[in-house]
Amino acid sequence: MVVPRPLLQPLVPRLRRLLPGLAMSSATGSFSLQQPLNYRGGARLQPADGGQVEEVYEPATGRVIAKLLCSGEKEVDLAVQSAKAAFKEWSQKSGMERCRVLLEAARIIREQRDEIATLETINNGKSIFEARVDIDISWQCLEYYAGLAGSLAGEHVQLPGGSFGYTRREPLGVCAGIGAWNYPFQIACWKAAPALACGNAMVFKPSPFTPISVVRLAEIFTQAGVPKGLFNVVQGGVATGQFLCQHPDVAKISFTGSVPTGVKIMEMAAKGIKPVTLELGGKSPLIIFSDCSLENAVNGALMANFLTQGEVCCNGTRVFVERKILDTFTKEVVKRTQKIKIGDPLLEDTRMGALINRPHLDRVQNFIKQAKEQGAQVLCGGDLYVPDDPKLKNGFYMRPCVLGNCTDDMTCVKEEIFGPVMSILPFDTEEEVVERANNTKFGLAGGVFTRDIQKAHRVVAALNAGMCFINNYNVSPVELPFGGYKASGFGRENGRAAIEYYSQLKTVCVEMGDVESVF
Ligand SMILES: NC(=O)C1=CN([C@@H]2O[C@H](COP(=O)(O)OP(=O)(O)OC[C@H]3O[C@@H](n4cnc5c(N)ncnc54)[C@H](O)[C@@H]3O)[C@@H](O)[C@H]2O)C=CC1
Ligand SMILES: C[N+](C)(C)CCCC(=O)O
Repeated sequence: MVVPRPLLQPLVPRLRRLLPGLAMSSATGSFSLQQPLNYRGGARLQPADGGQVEEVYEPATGRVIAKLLCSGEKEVDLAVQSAKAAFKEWSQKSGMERCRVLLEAARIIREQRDEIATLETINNGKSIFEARVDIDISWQCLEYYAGLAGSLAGEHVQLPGGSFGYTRREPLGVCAGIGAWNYPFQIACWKAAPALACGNAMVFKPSPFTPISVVRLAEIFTQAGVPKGLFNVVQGGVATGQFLCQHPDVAKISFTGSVPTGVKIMEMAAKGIKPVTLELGGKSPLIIFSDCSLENAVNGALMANFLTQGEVCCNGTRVFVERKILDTFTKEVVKRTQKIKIGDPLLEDTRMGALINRPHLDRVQNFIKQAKEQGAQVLCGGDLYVPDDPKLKNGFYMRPCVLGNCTDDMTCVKEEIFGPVMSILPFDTEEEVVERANNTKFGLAGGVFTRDIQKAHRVVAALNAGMCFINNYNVSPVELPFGGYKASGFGRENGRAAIEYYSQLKTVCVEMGDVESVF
């Protein structure tokens, strides 16, 4: 497979301008990064302490593209102090002043869309096609909260005798953002945009697997005019994350990641009485009724399972299909899945790139092995994929997999796989499918395909899930709140709802008469 040079070449000089001093081009297999990955006080720098080294990979080739220095307690403290100082200035600005800066950040992201998407693809392994969509959602998120910043307000309440009260919506202070590796730039924007719009500062820790693009976001914020130190990046894994959560000057933690880590975050937050937002895992149901548009339902099932190599928390991986259309639906889904173009994620026509790393690929492979042992039938894919291009030979590829003959008690149906694996489950009645769909510890998302509007609304109303789709799946307008029920977490990102989670309400009670003391 040959990289079409004309397609990629125009990006190279612009990427060099963005990341000066790098020996890089944007072609797969050629990127490397020597620059520091921490960001504090408005500049990239090496951490003041810590220093444990992690290798950062390009999933498409399996190459090491950067070395990550993990931040220690001192560096985390410096980042928090830097944020605290910037908070003093930022929190005093009016909503409209914050709006202008956030709009400028959105504009810069839009301008640099292709470069940022390229960085995301190189570090995450997802196709450039998808990465561009992620970057679009990211700047839209900033625009959306920029728009809200100017209208954040409290209320005025009249009390007896001319007295009155009013409420003020105030920021929390320094917020910690901790991200997963599947949507590195987008996750950072989903947290930073509402946080900054409300007047907070942020210290963000990305996943050590995908540390690169969020530093670009930090640079863009500075360029757009946020006070230096308002948005800082600390790099590292578990220990760095713990220092951040336990820091006494961190007022709130917003976390995206796995359920077990979510539990630990909540424990740490409990000790400091800190509010948390938890965006955790899922095993969401997608219900296909026989009266659906089959073509839309098949498209929906692919959207629900195979974006970002299936590494999506809200994926509808339990696909319940009404028995009447099971065979037709399955045949079509398998046919379409087999046609998904896998390979070099920087090629324009690639639709599935590489999984995040070797251990994760092995984990997904093990789920498929176990599914077979438990009686599921591999209808397509599931095996490793080795691209023809020699430079991609050590990449972490697999073919997207559809499992038939599944039952609700199988591990592949119960546990989050976080890979391109769809399980198909037949059902007969609405009542039965709703009960089975809800029979999970998770509750992130759910979907239904039907032409019967009453049934569609009845079913989503009965689903125990925070984000439900009717006749589509995995679209993410930033205007709509996103978040889970049950073990999938709580708090909301996006939409007006997120404002609640990045601000606090102060009530001011004003006496216009004399004090009538009871003493
Ligand atoms: N609901 C949502 O919006 C999303 C949920 N996820 C979930 O995330 C998981 C995959 O992401 P991973 O990065 O593997 O999750 P993870 O839980 O291992 O790590 C997430 C982040 O937490 C940090 N971390 C790990 N242990 C920590 C600790 N004790 N204290 C503080 N920070 C700590 C990691 O370094 C990373 O930045 C999946 O389960 C997936 O469902 C992923 C994306 C979106
Ligand atoms: C953008 N979307 C809806 C496909 C996924 C967002 C949640 C995640 O970070 O996994």
